[in-house]
Amino acid sequence: MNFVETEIKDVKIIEPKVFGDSRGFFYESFNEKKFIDETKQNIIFCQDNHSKSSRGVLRGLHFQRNPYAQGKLVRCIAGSVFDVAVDIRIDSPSYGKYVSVVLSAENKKQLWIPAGFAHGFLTLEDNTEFVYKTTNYYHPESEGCIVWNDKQLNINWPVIGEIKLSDKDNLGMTLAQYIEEFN
Ligand SMILES: Cc1cn([C@H]2C[C@H](O)[C@@H](COP(=O)(O)OP(=O)(O)O[C@H]3O[C@@H](C)C(=O)[C@@H](O)[C@H]3O)O2)c(=O)[nH]c1=O
Repeated sequence: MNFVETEIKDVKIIEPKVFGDSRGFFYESFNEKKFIDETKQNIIFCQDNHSKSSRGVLRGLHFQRNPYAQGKLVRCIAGSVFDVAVDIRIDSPSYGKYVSVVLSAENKKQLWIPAGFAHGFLTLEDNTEFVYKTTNYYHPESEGCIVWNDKQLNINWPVIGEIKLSDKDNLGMTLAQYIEEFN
C-alpha cells in the first residue's frame, strides 16, 4: 500500500496494492505496522463502522470534542463518495482548510483523518456503503456538527442535485460558532 501526502500534513490518502486474478481481487485493507510507520503515531483502533446511503446523502461535518476526539480511517466498499476532512484544530497552521478526495469501491482509496478534524461525505451513487475504523468510541454527548455549506469553509462539493441531510446535520453550527466555544 502506498501512503500519499495531502495538502494538510497528517492527512494521508492510502492506495492499496490490489492483486487481481481470475477469481476476483485481494488487497490488504489495513496493516498496523505500515500504518504506524507511515503516520508516526501509535494508533489503536477500537470501533469499526458501516453505513449505507442512497445517492445525494450528505453526512457531516462531524467531530467529537476532546477527550473523545476520533481519528478515522475511511473507505467506500460499494458506490462512491466525495469525502471531506476539515482541520478544526484551533492551533493548527491549516486550521479551517480541508482535504477532499473521491473514495470508491472501484479506486479502493482510503483516507486517514487524524483526531481534531471534522469529517463528512456526499454519496455519488445509490447503494453506497462506507466503512471506517475509529480511534475512540462513539460518545454522543461529545458530538458536534459543522454545517456542510459553511461559507467560511467554502467546500467545493460536487453539484449532483438534491442533497439529503439528517435533522441533526441540518442544524449544524458554523465554523465561527465552533470557534466561540474556545473564547
Ligand atoms: C456514529 C454512531 C452512530 N450511532 C447511532 C446513533 C444514531 O441513532 C444512528 C445514526 O447516527 P448518525 O446520524 O450520527 O450517523 P452518521 O451521520 O452516519 O454519522 C457518522 O457520520 C460520518 C460523516 C462520520 O464521520 C462518523 O464519525 C459519524 O459521525 O447510529 C452509534 O450507535 N454509534 C456510532 O458510532
